[in-house]
Amino acid sequence: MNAAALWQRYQDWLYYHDGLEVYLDISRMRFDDRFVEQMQPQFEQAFQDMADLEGGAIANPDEQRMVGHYWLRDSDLAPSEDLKQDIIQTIQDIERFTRTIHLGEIRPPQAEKFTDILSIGIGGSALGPQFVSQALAPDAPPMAIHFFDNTDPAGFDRVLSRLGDRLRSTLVLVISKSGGTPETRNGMLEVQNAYQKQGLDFSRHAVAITGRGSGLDKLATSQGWLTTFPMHDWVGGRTSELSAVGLLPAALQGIDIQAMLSGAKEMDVATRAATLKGNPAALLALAWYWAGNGKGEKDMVVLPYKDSLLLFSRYLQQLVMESLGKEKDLDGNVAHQGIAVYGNKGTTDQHAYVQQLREGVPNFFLTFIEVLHDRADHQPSIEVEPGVTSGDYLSGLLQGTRTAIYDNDRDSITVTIPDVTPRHVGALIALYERAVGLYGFLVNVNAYHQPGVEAGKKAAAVILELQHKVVEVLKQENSPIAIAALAAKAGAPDDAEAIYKIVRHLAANDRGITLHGNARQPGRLTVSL
Ligand SMILES: O=P(O)(O)OC[C@H]1O[C@H](O)[C@H](O)[C@@H](O)[C@@H]1O
Repeated sequence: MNAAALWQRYQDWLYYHDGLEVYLDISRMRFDDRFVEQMQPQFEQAFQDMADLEGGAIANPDEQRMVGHYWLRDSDLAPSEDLKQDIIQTIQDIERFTRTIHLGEIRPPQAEKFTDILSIGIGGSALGPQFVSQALAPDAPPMAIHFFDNTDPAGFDRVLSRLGDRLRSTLVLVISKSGGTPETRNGMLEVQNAYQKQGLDFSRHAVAITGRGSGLDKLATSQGWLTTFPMHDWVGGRTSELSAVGLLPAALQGIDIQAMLSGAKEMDVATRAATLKGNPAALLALAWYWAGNGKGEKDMVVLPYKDSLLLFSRYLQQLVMESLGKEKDLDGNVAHQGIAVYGNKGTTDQHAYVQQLREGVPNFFLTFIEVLHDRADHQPSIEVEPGVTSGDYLSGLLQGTRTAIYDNDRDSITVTIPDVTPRHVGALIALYERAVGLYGFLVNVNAYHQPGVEAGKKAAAVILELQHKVVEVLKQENSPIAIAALAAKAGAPDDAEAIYKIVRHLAANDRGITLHGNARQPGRLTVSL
């Protein structure tokens, strides 16, 4: 296609949202009109399915749940008055609680005010708050946020040591929809222990965000925590940023949550349109389908050219991959669906792996996220060369990369927003939530469950059970025992490798276990307690 034809294609396919001033350009995806025509009936069905979902249908059949994250920003859409009031009430409670914390009306027993937030959660209970904090937290926030998002003891120690004495003025948010995620439980127990060691009353610092009636909910009530905010069963973890999960940490950091909600609501209106060209989420889904042949054959590389959007790709990784990465389709047929997502930010990544994108294996499509205003405060920039600013470089390098990869037969999408504001971050979240939902309908998968995650959790539980058995066996032994014999005595003769790794880990952590022999020959090691 020559330059004039490409320019025309750009204009033909450009989507622009007047109110939000958001552009979506899919002109550099090489689909043709025939493809669009072919997809039309599938889109009509997907629009209908999406309308049913918003109307309260059981859109997550495995878990027999409604899927209602769209109601969070427009409670009038909630399928019952009770749900509507619940949504309104929760937002009011978040705002009221935030005010009382900021004013010091609710204060820690041993400090004037809460100064810091420690957010404990994982997956959907961490990624949204992390992304939003990086994107939107003011330079001098009323409270600084820290995260536990793993069960890594060294990670816990690092955060706790950075907090140091400020633990006494830290508000701890324990976030878990199920209220039973081990990593989050472990983080909570570790931090409780840290409070105890400093002679502080953890319950006067703790807030739970969790499903009503969950184990965490009960614990918070029984221990008299400051308060609890609900996580509704009709909101999935990866679409929970605009529920209490994301709104409470954001509000506490001084981020305008009403603007986030209204940006998402505006985008929801746009992505509800039942016409392909008038619906930016449908255009994204169309482009993804084209790129990967409806089977995820190409990876989605997400490159925001803005430091504050660094965590967007990480956030999208869960939203897209946990939603779409499914073994079976909704009819029970093996489908192995999904789209792999990765990326960090431009131009930084141009000096890392863009070499491969330009010239190497063509197994991806790019999504550029462009921000029109160079500086958040819209202040003028100095010239780094005559007539050129550093922002001109950022913009030029984005355009240059887009052209260079296109010229080498690599496709790209460009999303352009005017600024990284709460309203636009809300809109971006809503845009991708809807695109994932529509794409899920197009490829006929349940985008709202995650059965595959359970397998890893079950396997981990088996290892911990094996650890108990191994330690019991070792307690009975008077002399060092070979790994194979240990496995047999533990009733797990086929698990020698797992047992070797268990005892090696216990030995490394001074848990009373000693390994004898040559580390190069694990099969010949003996173990004693
Ligand atoms: O919020 P929680 O119940 O603790 O869940 C946290 C995360 O854990 C899981 O294993 C799921 O795969 C995620 O979708 C979820 O966001």
